[in-house]
Amino acid sequence: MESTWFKSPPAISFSSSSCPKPRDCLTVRASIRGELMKDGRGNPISLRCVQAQQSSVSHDGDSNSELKIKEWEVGKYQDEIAASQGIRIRRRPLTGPPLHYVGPFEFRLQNEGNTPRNILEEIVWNKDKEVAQLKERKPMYKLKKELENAPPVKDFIGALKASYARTGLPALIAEVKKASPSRGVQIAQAYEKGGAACLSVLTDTKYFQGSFENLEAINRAGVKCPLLCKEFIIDAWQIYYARTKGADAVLLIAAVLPDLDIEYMIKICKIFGMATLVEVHDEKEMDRVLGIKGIKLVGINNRNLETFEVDISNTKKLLEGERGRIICENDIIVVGESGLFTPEDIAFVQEAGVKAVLVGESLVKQSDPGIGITGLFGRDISS
Ligand SMILES: O=P(O)(O)OC[C@@H](O)[C@@H](O)c1c[nH]c2ccccc12
Repeated sequence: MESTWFKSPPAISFSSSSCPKPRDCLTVRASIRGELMKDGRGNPISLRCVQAQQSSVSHDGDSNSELKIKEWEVGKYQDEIAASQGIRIRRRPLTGPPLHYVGPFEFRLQNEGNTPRNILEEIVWNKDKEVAQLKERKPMYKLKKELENAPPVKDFIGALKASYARTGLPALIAEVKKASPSRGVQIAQAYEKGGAACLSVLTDTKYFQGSFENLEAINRAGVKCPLLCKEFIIDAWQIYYARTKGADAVLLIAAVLPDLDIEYMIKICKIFGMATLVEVHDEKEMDRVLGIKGIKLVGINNRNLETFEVDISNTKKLLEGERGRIICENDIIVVGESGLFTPEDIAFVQEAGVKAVLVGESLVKQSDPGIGITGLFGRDISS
C-alpha cells in the first residue's frame, strides 16, 4: 500500500524553532530507546516535541517505520545541537529516514552530504550501525541483568594518583592495541609487571583491530590494573556493555559527544563507580569540557582524529594560562595521549602539567613491553 507519508509530507520542521526546548529533544532520542526518562539534571523530560510531532503523523504506516522516522528526526536535532557547540562530527549520514519518506524540500537538498568528511566521522557512522545491531541482540533489560554478575570495579583515578605519588613521574596508562585475546593477556601482564598504573584496551574491531574479548580476557586473567575501555562511545548502552566486560573506565570523545551527553554519561559511570576519561584535542573542546560538571580526568590527544596527525606540543598549548589554572584549582588530572616515545617526550608533557600518560605505539614496538616501559621513562618504574 502506498504510504500516506509519500503523498503528504508531515508538518514537521527540523529547525530548532519548531521545538521550544532542543535539550528535551536530545534526551527524547534516548527515551525512545528506553534508556532515559530524566534529563541530565534529573528532571523528568518533556515529551512535548515528540508528542506534537506524532499528532501530525499518519497512523496508516506501520509503527516501526514511524518510530524510525522519529528517531531520525530527533537525530537531526541532536546534530544541530552538536553543531551549535562547534562539534564538526555528524552522528550519522544525512540520508533520510525510511526509503518511502520524502521529506520537506530543504532536507532533500541537504541529503547530498552522505559521505563522511573524515575518518572520525566514518568511524562514528559505522559505530552507530554497529551499536544499533548489538542493541537489537542484547537489549537494555538483558544487559542490566548481566550487570549483576559484572566483575567488581577497580579505582582507576586512585591507581593513577598512587602511581604518580610513588614514582614522581606521570602515571602510565599502557594501551593494549591489536592482539588476539591470548596475546592481549600476555601484553597486559607484562605492562602490569613493568609498572603501568592502568591499562587501556582498544575494543573497536573494524578500525583498530581491538575487541571486547580482549577486555574480558584481560579482566578474567586477574590483572590488577584498572581497565579503560577504549571505544568510540556514542550511546549509553555501550557503557553498560563495557561494565559487563570488566571496564573500570571509559573514554568519552568531546569531538563526538555534545556536552549534555558527556554530562549524562559521566553520571551513569559515577553510579557504576567507573571513571570517565574525557578526551579533547583543541582549545574549544577543552573549554567546553572544563565547563562540564563532574569532570575529574581529561585527556589531551596529541593525535588529531580527523587527520591522524600527531603533535605533542598540543598538550602544552592546551594547558597554558587560564586553562591550566582552572585545571589546577579543580584538581583535574590531565592525561597526555598519543605520540609519546622517549623520556624527553615524557618530561615535556610532565612539565606542561600532565599527571598521567596514555601510550600504545612506543610500547608495542618492543618485543618485551616491560623493556618498552623502561625505555619510555628512562628508568625502571616497576617498584
Ligand atoms: O599509540 P599512541 O600514539 O601511543 O597512542 C595511544 C592512544 O593515545 C591512542 O590510541 C588514542 C587516543 N585517543 C584515541 C581515540 C581513539 C582511538 C585511539 C586513540
